[in-house]
Amino acid sequence: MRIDGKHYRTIWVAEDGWTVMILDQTRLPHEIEIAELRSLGDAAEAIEEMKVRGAPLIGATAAYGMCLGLREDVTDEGIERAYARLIRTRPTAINLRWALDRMRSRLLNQPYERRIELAYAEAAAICDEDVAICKAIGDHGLPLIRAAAARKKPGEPVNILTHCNAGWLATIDWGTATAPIYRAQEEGIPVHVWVDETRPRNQGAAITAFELLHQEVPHTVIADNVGGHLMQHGMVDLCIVGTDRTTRCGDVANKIGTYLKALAAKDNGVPFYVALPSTTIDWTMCDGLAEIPIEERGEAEVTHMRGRTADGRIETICITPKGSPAGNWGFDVTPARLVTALVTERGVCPASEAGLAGLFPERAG
Ligand SMILES: CSC[C@H]1O[C@H](OP(=O)(O)O)[C@H](O)[C@@H]1O
Repeated sequence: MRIDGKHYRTIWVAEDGWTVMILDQTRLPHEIEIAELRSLGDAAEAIEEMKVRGAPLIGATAAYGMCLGLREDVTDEGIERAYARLIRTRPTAINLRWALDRMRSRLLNQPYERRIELAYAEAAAICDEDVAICKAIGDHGLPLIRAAAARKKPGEPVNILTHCNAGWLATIDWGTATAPIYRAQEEGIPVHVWVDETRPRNQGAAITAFELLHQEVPHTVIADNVGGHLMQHGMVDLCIVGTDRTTRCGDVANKIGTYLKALAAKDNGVPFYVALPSTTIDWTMCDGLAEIPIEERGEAEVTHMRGRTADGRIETICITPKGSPAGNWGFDVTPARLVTALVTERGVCPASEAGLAGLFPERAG
């Protein structure tokens, strides 16, 4: 997508054919910083520190991390070492394991002298496929927004609530939850997005708002606790969020707070959609609440906030009393019963085992 008129993907290989370039998302929205990843450690730390985040982008970064790891050790042991380092970066997004499994199976049994070239080609393929998948999610989600628009007065925008960032900065391009929004914009359907700030890392306030501003999509940043009130007052026509791992039965792990929005949506009859690529479906799991690992991150993400002062300095400040402990669960699980439908690259389906099996019969059973 575009920043100041220049098209960016979120991750790419430099002209040297080795260095992996990323937009450092910890610097957004006040600084646009491109960071270089030149080692397995750089890639792993970029995921752990959330310089890159979002399930598909985590997977793509891990794929390129495998490339960088091979430059250090092209043997089978090198592949396993890279796999072991990268798989432990973040536990919830299933794309991480999916991408590493794909890279490992592509590379083992290949001659050493071809492995680096093959690895970069496979990582690039993962990225190119993600762009096409997210565009398709947009195409399949578009009719949902168009139907909501048909229920509005002419010219009135469709009010869409989203949580966290499931935009192009969570993927390679287009995004998942934002793809239908960008497609509606392209079709001239008036939209307005309620952007949950999404404490504690503020992916909504810092990243989704940044994206929508640069894509010229009308939006309003709101505190996380506002969404239910808006839904009670008919100010939300639909919710659309992303996911880090959805089970084959339609249970959805997503950024902490998603479950609460789904409850409010259910209570107010607001459609609640989850946009996801099939790479984010964990076909080995059914009961998300019991089985999906929920990442717990450091207290400082809750007790401190980073921002820009009035005179332009970037500062981090403490917002809690010194000595007050903080809990920081990164995700929650929305049961399938609260999800109106899943929007995938193959179409829209109920959040159920039968629904997903209908779209992905090759994965069923
Ligand atoms: C399209 S995946 C987006 C998904 O990832 C985010 O989590 P994080 O920013 O911690 O990587 C959030 O759950 C988004 O919905």
